[in-house]
Amino acid sequence: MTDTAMAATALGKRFGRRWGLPRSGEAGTGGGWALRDCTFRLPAGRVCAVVGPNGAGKSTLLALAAGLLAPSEGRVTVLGTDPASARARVGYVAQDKPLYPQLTVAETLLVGADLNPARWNAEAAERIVSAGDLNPKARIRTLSGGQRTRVALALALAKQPELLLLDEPMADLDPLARHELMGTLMSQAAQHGTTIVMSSHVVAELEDSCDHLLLVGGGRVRLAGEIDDLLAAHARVSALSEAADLEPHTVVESRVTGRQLTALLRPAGRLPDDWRPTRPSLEELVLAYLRNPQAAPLTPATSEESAV
Ligand SMILES: Nc1ncnc2c1ncn2[C@@H]1O[C@H](COP(=O)(O)OP(=O)(O)OP(=O)(O)O)[C@@H](O)[C@H]1O
Repeated sequence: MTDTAMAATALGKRFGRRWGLPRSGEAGTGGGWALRDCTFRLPAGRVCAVVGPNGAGKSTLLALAAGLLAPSEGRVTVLGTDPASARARVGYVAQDKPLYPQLTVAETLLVGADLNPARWNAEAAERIVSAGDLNPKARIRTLSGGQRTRVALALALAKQPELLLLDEPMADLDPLARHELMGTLMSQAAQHGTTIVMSSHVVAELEDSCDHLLLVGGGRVRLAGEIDDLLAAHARVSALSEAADLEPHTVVESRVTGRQLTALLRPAGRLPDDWRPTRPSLEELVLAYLRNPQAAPLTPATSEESAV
């Protein structure tokens, strides 16, 4: 047992020159790097959101942790070992939810049971499938995108993994299904101490369910840490623009409207009371970093540097 579910050190993934060029205006560290120089540690038993713009490297990071891709540089460990050795203890649901289209729902669950004889929880799988009113005799190819997601999540959860890697699991679910399956995931995490790492674009939904955040942009980790710590490290301020000197604080975003200056910053010391500092919401924090790709990152690595 280790208290670290996942750790990356200077982790990088470069795709071939032909295919690895970033899409314009999106991610890209140049030269085909999908992910570069990522260092972070995710404690066990936490629910971690991986957020970032399209092409940021989220899927690449999850596939590296699942052992489906090999790093080009650096290292990732999961559950205290390398991803290939941890595979039986890890559940992974890829963005496109690959399943065998010719099999029925019931046959798909049987294959899951066959592949994971020691850990399979048939009752959990059936409960998730029947909560979606899926006919066990329906073939996978006849299911909607959201119904396939439900089957993929049933497979991943029934495996009773110690670490669950989910690539945009909620993207094609209706709001009720999203709510119900999010509840199932959270109770799995609470009851069994499962670590969940989940990429998502729906940041507003993550604040209540996630403890930890990784914000990836341009192939690099820009924010990493417990959500409470990250929120506490930032403030939203509002001040008269001529009176406000934002030095020496780290400004993530600032805007002047008339004589009023509003900003989201990382305070370096006490802020004047008349700036009316408030704690940002997770959505405000993430949006500010997404709108400002040049803002200085805040990760355990950068905290250590600034402490030196
Ligand atoms: N198999 C691949 N071959 C070549 N380039 C790839 C491959 N997979 C991803 N990339 C590139 O790596 C970068 C990161 O892609 P990735 O899919 O990890 O991003 P993402 O954050 O998951 O994006 P999205 O939110 O759109 O799903 C992109 O520039 C992408 O074009």
